[in-house]
Amino acid sequence: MGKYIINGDKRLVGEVSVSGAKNAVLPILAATIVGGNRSTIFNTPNLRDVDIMEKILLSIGCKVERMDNIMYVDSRNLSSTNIPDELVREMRSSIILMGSMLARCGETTVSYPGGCEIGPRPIDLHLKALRQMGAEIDESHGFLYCCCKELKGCEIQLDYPSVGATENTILAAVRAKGTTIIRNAAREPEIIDLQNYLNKCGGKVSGAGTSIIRVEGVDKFEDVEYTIMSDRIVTGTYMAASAITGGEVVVKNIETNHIQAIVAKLKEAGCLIYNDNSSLKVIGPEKINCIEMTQTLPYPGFPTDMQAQMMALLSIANGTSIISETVFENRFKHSDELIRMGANIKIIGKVAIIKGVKELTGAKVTSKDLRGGASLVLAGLKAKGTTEVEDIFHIERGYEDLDKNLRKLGADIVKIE
Ligand SMILES: CC(=O)N[C@H]1[C@@H](OP(=O)(O)OP(=O)(O)OC[C@H]2O[C@@H](n3ccc(=O)[nH]c3=O)[C@H](O)[C@@H]2O)O[C@H](CO)[C@@H](O)[C@@H]1O
Ligand SMILES: C=C(OP(=O)(O)O)C(=O)O
Repeated sequence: MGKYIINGDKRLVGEVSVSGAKNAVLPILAATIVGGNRSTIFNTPNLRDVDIMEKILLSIGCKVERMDNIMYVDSRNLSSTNIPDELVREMRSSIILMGSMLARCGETTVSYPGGCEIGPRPIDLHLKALRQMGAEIDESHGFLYCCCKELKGCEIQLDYPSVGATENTILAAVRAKGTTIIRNAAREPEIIDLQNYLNKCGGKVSGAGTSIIRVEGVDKFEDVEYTIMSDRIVTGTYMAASAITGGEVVVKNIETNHIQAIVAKLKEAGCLIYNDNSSLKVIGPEKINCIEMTQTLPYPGFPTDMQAQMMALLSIANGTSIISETVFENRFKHSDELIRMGANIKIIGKVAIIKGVKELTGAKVTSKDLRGGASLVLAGLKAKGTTEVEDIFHIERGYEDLDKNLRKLGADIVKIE
């Protein structure tokens, strides 16, 4: 299962380079099957989720080759329309294959991803949009049987700016007959990356990054080379690592525009932040300032994927902070583990009240989900004594070489397989 052992209380200093974004590469890998073309994807992060997506692509007949951070996918010949149940269960975002399989093959069977560690994650908005475009979807015994004679472009008003539903709809619309307009679309930067990939293949997508996206269906897709954007949540996590340890870390290979909400909160917490176009330096304060309110919101608000890391940071602040989680229903499982390390946190519904403590102490803790796991690593970097973070397979879903990178910055962290 794997664990990290961290001897904390070490100031992090140095430079770290950020990998490609998990949440950009996954939909783009799903998109590689839409056009029956060949894609060479650069800056692909080496992550557990990418391994699972690779297995899915292989299982439906794609040819896949990987070398370092380059992934080559040839989707000209597919041999199956079933997405294997055991792989869908391992990675919730495999649900975005529904749109691309319908676009490419006119049918697919996917199992229902169900809930997970961060609370229920329904897919009603995905299904509603695909049905509006002409898909017939039968749900039975945990499986979704999807087919369509033809997908037709239409006007789709999303009830909530869901990232996955926006991506699924774009993927279905890119080969549909006519034009699709998605209103109240999610505005996350990863959706711009998906648009850019599709357009490089010959797709006609515009408006990503705004709440109205327009997709004109096309027939012909070209072979493509594409470079994945850098990961804004990994960026934020290294920034928080510098902040919590009172360190001085330069985070390189980043997109400054994507992390402004994180920069603003870390400045409120007392960090000094200097940036140029593709890197920034974070100098952590001697004592973290408490923050009256951090509310997670869809982009460009403060990302829910940074909420747990922020909680670790505020657990040692000079007063009481409040975090309100508005995106997911139950994304505070890390708080119990932080409490084991000496944090003083109370959860009331979707609100966390964090009374800053003088110091955290090392303990045996378990990561329950990806970002919650990252928050425990951050706490362990600051804590006095030894912290063991168990079940790090969650963390490895989204962080490439986390232990190695932290060691280079001076952390005492080892991974036990
Ligand atoms: C692979 C990927 O990109 N994952 C990200 C994506 O997840 P994901 O795409 O799953 O997140 P969504 O934006 O869809 O979910 C946001 C909220 O909408 C709700 N909802 C969503 C779809 C639906 O059909 N019905 C519904 O009610 C969800 O339960 C949740 O409460 O965006 C989240 C929000 O920024 C991030 O935390 C995840 O890291
Ligand atoms: C929740 C996350 O991812 P996923 O949607 O893949 O579970 C995340 O990246 O924090």
